[in-house]
Amino acid sequence: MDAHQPTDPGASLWYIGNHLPTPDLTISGQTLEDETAQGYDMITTFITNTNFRSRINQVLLNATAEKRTHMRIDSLDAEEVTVHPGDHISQVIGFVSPWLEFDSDDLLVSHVSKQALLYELDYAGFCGIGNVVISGPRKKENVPRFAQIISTALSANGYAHLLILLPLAEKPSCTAEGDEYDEFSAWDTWNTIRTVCKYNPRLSLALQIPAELPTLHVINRWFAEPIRVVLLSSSTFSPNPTGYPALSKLHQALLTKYTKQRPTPFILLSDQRVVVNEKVRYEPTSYLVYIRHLQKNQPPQSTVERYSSGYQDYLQTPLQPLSDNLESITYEVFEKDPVKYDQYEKAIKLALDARDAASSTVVAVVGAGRGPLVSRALRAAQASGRAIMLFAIEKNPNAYVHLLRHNRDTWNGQVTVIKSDMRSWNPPFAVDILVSELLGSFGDNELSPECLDGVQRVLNPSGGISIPVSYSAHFTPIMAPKIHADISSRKNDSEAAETPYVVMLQSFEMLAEQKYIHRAWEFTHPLPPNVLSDSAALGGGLIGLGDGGNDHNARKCKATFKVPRRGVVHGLAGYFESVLYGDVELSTRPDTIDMKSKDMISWFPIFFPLKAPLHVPDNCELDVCIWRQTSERKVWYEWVVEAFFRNGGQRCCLGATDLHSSKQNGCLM
Ligand SMILES: C[S@@+](CC[C@H](N)C(=O)[O-])C[C@H]1O[C@@H](n2cnc3c(N)ncnc32)[C@H](O)[C@@H]1O
Repeated sequence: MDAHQPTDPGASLWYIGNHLPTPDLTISGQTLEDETAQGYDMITTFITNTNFRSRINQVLLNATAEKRTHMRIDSLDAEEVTVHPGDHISQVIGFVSPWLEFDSDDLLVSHVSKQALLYELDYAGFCGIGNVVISGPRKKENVPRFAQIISTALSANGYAHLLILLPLAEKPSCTAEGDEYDEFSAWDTWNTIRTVCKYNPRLSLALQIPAELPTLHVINRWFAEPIRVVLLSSSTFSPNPTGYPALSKLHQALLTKYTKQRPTPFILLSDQRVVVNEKVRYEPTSYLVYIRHLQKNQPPQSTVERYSSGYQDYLQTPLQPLSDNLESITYEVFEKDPVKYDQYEKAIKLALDARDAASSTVVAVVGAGRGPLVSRALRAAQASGRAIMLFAIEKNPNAYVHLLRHNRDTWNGQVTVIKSDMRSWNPPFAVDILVSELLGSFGDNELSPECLDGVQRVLNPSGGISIPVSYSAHFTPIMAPKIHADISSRKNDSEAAETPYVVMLQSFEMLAEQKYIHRAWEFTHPLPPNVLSDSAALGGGLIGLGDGGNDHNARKCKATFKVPRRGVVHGLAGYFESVLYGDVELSTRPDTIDMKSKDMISWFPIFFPLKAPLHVPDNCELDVCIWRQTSERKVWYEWVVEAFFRNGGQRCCLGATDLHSSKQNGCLM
């Protein structure tokens, strides 16, 4: 069970700006007021005007040969800027002069342009502009140089987000002579820039949406990336039957999806005065009116979206309810998900229905928390018309107090509440149905196997059952650059890149063909007694509480994933499935959750990071090995990823990661 806590801003926040590419317009509080009066939230501006451009041109014209690489230019003066600090600044998006060719092959041009760029960024930072857009590289060959200058700019400027303006997909006509068109080439450019800039969290994207959309693979690829601005020019719109501008269904779906990202990208409308399609009826705000109309008519959020709002891509350390005592607020969060409890109630009822109606059934909820499964067991008993003797076992002394009060006030004393570690509980009767919910985002990562092994000796040897009957762990390699950037920024935490995280994955892409997810391993309960070590089975020395081996709970898995399109592996996404009883199941796998436990929100996925991202080419294979390691006192995971390509019949290794090990996890004491 995860500890996430929802905070729900709920409504979809769209900030729409007017992108006026007029270099000589000076932005003031009044300009912004005029824009907001029309219905815009933001305004854009170039940071400098044509005076600055004229000066730079003059410098370049007058430069002598010997000054080509060490020429210094003066900083900005008052007549060269279009923007000044003020209350309006938080609603301003800055644009670096698009004529600056700092990635030029001409050394003088690039040297002077780089200085000009740094002056513009420095001044934008001084004014308090939080987002500055920089046009992407002009030529493919210059991408590394462009990236190197952006990296310098990021270190020189400590505040603003730098947004690289790139097209969602380059047009086939932009391909250099002799080169084949490649639909991922714009993404390749971005990938190089952010890799050179070491995933700096202040580096994001301004994505220009074209009129003609590329394949779904390309569109989906960008969902994984940190888009901060979406640019829609008038040419992206076409006239609706009344002649007003509208977006195609595909564009609408794309906008809906991009605006679900957190933070929500700003939408900038540009070239609205350019008549690109004579059939479109031009009115100054007709594009804005249309986008506002779309905003109002967004589909309502799903249960999962509502619940996870604010938690997208937010990393949390998995709970360890065995070694830590949870707080009431954490239990309260669990209890908000009716689906999980409904499934448990169904499973308990099914198990009771299968029992002899004439005799009483001993039911124990082990790890009862604040008691929701106890309430569901009572309801299931009533619904099935079976008499039960009910025990609630909890080792958290504070939750125990809560259970006692609950028993007095709501359960009419029907429950025997015991404060004990389940592994050392000695009941007066053999238990027929043992109910537990000790599942983590990877199934076994909250040490359910060890706890249930320790308590299974209380089960009736003839026909005693465990709910859940079984659970399995599942994983798939993913590209998740935002999460990688977050983990890489945790410089003071040497374990950060080897810790599994619970995270509501949003900006990510499954790299495997057809989003294949591999089932790694399974645990079933109760175990045949001969599998447990003698002492554990007899209750003399319990796993984690002294003797009792735990080798039987070690697992390993090796899986091969076919990866059709190039990308970067940042880690593994992990999920679980569980059979509670009969056909009643739980699942967090995106491909089976709707069938098995629709709208269940109790668990976010788990993420096993890679310390260094692994770049992979088109049509490669990834071998992933993952181990559940055990000792008498601890449980932890280890994982390795290897990339291969096929050369004829040969499988050639492209590279492998280090062995990753989540050493600090899973204390059994
Ligand atoms: C994930 S919570 C589930 C709580 C509750 N059953 C629910 O569904 O809301 C797991 C509970 O098991 C308890 N627990 C974990 N290991 C235990 C153990 N070995 N013995 C007794 N209780 C344990 C924890 O304190 C926690 O209250």
